[in-house]
Amino acid sequence: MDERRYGEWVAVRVDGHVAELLLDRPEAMNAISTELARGVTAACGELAVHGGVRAVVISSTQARAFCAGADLKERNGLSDEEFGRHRAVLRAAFTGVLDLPVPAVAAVEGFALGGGYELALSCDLIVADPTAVVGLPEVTVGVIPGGGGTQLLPRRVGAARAAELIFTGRRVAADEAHALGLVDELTERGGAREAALALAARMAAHSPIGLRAAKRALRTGSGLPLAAGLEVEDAAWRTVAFSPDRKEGVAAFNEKRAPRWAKPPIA
Ligand SMILES: CCCCCCCCCCCCC[C@H](O)CC(=O)SCCNC(=O)CCNC(=O)[C@H](O)C(C)(C)COP(=O)(O)OP(=O)(O)OC[C@H]1O[C@@H](n2cnc3c(N)ncnc32)[C@H](O)[C@@H]1OP(=O)(O)O
Repeated sequence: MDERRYGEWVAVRVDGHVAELLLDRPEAMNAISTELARGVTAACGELAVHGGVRAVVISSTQARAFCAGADLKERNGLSDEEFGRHRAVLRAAFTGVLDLPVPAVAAVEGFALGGGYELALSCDLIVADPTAVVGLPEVTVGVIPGGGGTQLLPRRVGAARAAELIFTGRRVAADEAHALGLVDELTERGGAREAALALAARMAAHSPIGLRAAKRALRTGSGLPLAAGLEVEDAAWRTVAFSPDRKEGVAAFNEKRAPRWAKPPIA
């Protein structure tokens, strides 16, 4: 396993075909400062073109919080002009997570609030333990969910539930979060990171070209009218159907062995 740091607050560990992006600013509950955002952007940029990585887990190095959202201390002293520049830096980070070309899983223990929950929403799946507390409290601090929450949350749980959570800014404990679909899996206490890594490893055992194409189809087709969505699927299907992976997958099945996938072409 190799580990690399991206600035002071972000690290990436790659173990086989699974990469773990660790938020490592425990003293501020991984609050998203300009510096932490720059680290996330740089890490996601490298993971996006790392041909050996087939799934990513985003986790925290401490159990009290996955991420407590935007850094309210740093923001407190920013001019409007500085705040605009700050947002551009954070936008690159959130977009970097959202646009990871492989399956991404958030491992949430403790607080995931505001931009912290929006980072988790930018992943494909969210695995939480019973200490998880999620929510979008932005209206309580004079802003709105600006990390994609007003768009990602309704797509996950529906417009009415998203409205209730955004307008009330309330925190949701793990059991209710799981029942509402705010998180996808609930583990035993302290088990979210291990479960997320195990889930990522299961996915990463499969066709790297197929995983990337399936994510493109899921993301690009989301919200489209069915006919247009099916065209998106067809285009994604073609990138796999005539690839080495399909040939290897069929051969492995017939030879009753595990597939030996090649590195995918990096777009
Ligand atoms: C997907 C593509 C989208 C494309 C567009 C993307 C654009 C991206 C730009 C937007 C980025 C997201 C913006 C987001 O929507 C806005 C926000 O996130 S606003 C902030 C929301 N978060 C909160 O309101 C939570 C604030 N924190 C708390 O309520 C509490 O700290 C807590 C988490 C409930 C924990 O409480 P306690 O257990 O009592 O612990 P403490 O409060 O003592 O905290 C410990 C320590 O951490 C510091 N800290 C905690 N949270 C923050 C924070 N958000 N910012 C800065 N520092 C924080 C706290 O001050 C303590 O430090 P100490 O004072 O002891 O030094």
